[in-house]
Parts: sequence; C-alpha cells; structure tokens
Amino acid sequence: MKIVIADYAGAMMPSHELEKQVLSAGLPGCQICTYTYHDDQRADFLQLVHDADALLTAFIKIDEEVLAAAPRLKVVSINATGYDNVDLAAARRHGVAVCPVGEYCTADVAEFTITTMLALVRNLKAYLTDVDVHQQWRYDYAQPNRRLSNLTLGIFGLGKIGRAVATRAAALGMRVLAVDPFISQKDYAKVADRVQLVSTATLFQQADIISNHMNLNDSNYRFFTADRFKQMVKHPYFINMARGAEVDEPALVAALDNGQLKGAALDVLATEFPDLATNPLVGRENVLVTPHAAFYSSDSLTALQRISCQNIVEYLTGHPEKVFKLVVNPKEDSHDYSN
Ligand SMILES: NC(=O)C1=CN([C@@H]2O[C@H](COP(=O)(O)OP(=O)(O)OC[C@H]3O[C@@H](n4cnc5c(N)ncnc54)[C@H](O)[C@@H]3O)[C@@H](O)[C@H]2O)C=CC1
Ligand SMILES: O=C(O)C(=O)[C@H](O)COP(=O)(O)O
Repeated sequence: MKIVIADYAGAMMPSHELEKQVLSAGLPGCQICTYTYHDDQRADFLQLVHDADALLTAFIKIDEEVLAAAPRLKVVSINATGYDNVDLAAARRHGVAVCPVGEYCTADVAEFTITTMLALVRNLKAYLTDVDVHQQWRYDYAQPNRRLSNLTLGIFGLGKIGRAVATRAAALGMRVLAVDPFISQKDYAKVADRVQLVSTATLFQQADIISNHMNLNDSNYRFFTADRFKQMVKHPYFINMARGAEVDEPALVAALDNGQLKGAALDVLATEFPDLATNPLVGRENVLVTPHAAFYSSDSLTALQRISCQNIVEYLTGHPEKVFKLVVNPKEDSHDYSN
C-alpha cells in the first residue's frame, strides 16, 4: 500500500515523523513517500501518485487530471480545515473519499484574530515601528486608539472559527453581529446569547470591525468587492483569516487608499505565496499581513498531523464512520462528525 504525503512548496510541515508513526502503526508495512510539490513540476506529481492508495495534502489542486492519473487512489486526506483545493464532483466520479481534518486549530485562529484586532485598534504596528525603526516616542496618531468594549464586531461565517472568535470578542465586552445564511439552528444556539444574526446590510451599517471566517465556496468567491467596501458605513477595520479568494484584492487596496477602511489584518492574500516585494498591501502602517500563520501553534500542528493520518488509517481499514469528517464518501452518504 502506497501513501503519498505531498507538501505545497512554501507550506511545508517542519517534519513528517508523527505522520509516519501514525500511518505505520495503523497500516503496517505501508510505503510512505514524502514529496514537495512545485506548480511547474506537476508531471512529476502525476507520476508519483499513479500507484498511490492514499494522498495526504493541502492546497495542491486535486482535480480530474490528478484523479485520472491515480487509478488506485481511495482517499485524499486534507491536512487543513479548508478543502477548496479539491474538485469534489471529480472525486465522487472516481470513487475517491475526501476527508479534511475537520477541526484542529479553531482556538488558534480565534486567538490570532483577536490578537490582530487588538493590534489594529491599538496602533501596535505604528508604535513598534516608531520605537524600533525611527527611535520616536509618541502615542497619538491620526487614527486614535479605540477600546474594544465600545466597538461592534461583524463576523462573516459563524462556523467553528467564527463562533470561537465571537465568544472571545464577547468576553472582551464587544457587541457581536454575524452573517451566515447556512448556519444550522443547533450551531447558532451555541452562541445565540452573545451573537445576533443580521443581514449583510445591517452588518455593513453597524460594524466597526469586520472579520471574515467563511469557508470558500461558490457563494463567496470575490465576495468583498469595491461596491461592498463602499457599503461599510463606519469605515471599519477589515480582517481576513479565511481564504484570499474571497476578497477582490485590488478593491481592498483601493478601499485602504481612499480611507474606506481604517486598516486591515490579512492572514491570507489572493495567492497563497504572494510576491511580497511587489504586493501593495505590504509595508503599510495600518495593515498587518501575516504568512497564513493563524492556524499555527505546536498544539495545533500535533493535532493536524495526527488526525489527518488517523483519517487515512480509519478509511483504509474499513471504518469510514470513524473518520472525523468525510465530505465525499463513495461508500455511503457523507458524514461530518465534527459538530
Ligand atoms: N488562516 C488560517 O490559518 C486558517 C484558515 N482557515 C479558514 O477558515 C475557514 C473556516 O473554518 P471553520 O470555521 O472551521 O469552518 P466552518 O465550516 O465551521 O465554518 C464556515 C462557516 O462559513 C459559513 N459560510 C459559507 N459561505 C457563506 C456565505 N456566503 N455567507 C456567510 N457565511 C458563509 C458557513 O455556513 C459556515 O458556518 C476554513 O474554511 C479555512 O478557509 C481555517 C483554519 C486555519
Ligand atoms: O486549515 C486550514 O484551512 C488552513 O488554512 C491552515 O492554516 C493551513 O493549512 P496548512 O498550511 O497546515 O496546510
């Protein structure tokens, strides 16, 4: 049995020892190949997966071409929460199961979101730059600091991460609004005492900070457009911790340039590995760009590696019901055990 662990170049795991341990314990004798994927070497990747039974990856486009090149493939395990890199219809056609990790970094992303929120409203980047770079000692800027407990947070996507952000923001005294047309009553009930579900128009009217936590799908590709930035009445801070493709990036740059937005915290940009030297969002005092790092802690990484490999073991040993989250299960209806 052959298992391919493919890291996108630039988003590599520090080590694959834990994955190898979990896979070898659950599937004794399996062959494990680790691989670093480069966009311009797709033919090598297709060759590598041609006799693979399982593939462990994130971000690499898994489409008809890959699935047709891997006739023995039974399961694609995504070592990430987001699985927008996989063509689910093609996986269904090929009878290949798809299991994203489900949940491993909810608290990490929520803490990171609150960290950037506080940094934005407290002008932290400007203070640090003034002191470290310019040896300047001052506290008052054109954009005065604000107290979170006097502000309204507007969340797009009240899923696991959105709810965790809402809970932390409410604990800091913020009023919390959210837009999520797809949330179940059961999930909303978990936070109904601290979050008000509203329309997009109401959120745009009332939010001082807007934080995006939607999973990327057909309903929200390039959702944040110039027109929508203009509808944000209070010139809010904008935070994106989900996927860069949900934002029209030139429109975001323009909204920052013309003051439509006070500032931004962006853990994801339009492309996964942006050219920082030329990206117009980099180097601004009121913009925090981080390298898709919100998920990362030693705690989350261990969970990520363990769960993503355990999912492969469970599926290949005939226990799909034990896979944490199956978004395509060729054997029966798909399950989500994460809620
Ligand atoms: N920056 C980072 O390090 C990380 C980023 N992520 C991103 O965060 C996303 C969310 O993660 P979870 O909360 O665990 O996922 P989730 O699936 O629990 O929540 C996503 C929520 O977005 C909502 N949604 C989808 N389309 C929407 C729309 N058009 N309007 C409003 N709401 C919409 C869904 O109904 C769902 O409630 C992931 O899909 C991934 O893209 C996840 C982990 C780490
Ligand atoms: O889990 C997700 O979805 C993410 O966006 C993670 O931050 C990034 O995934 P990896 O870099 O761990 O593959």
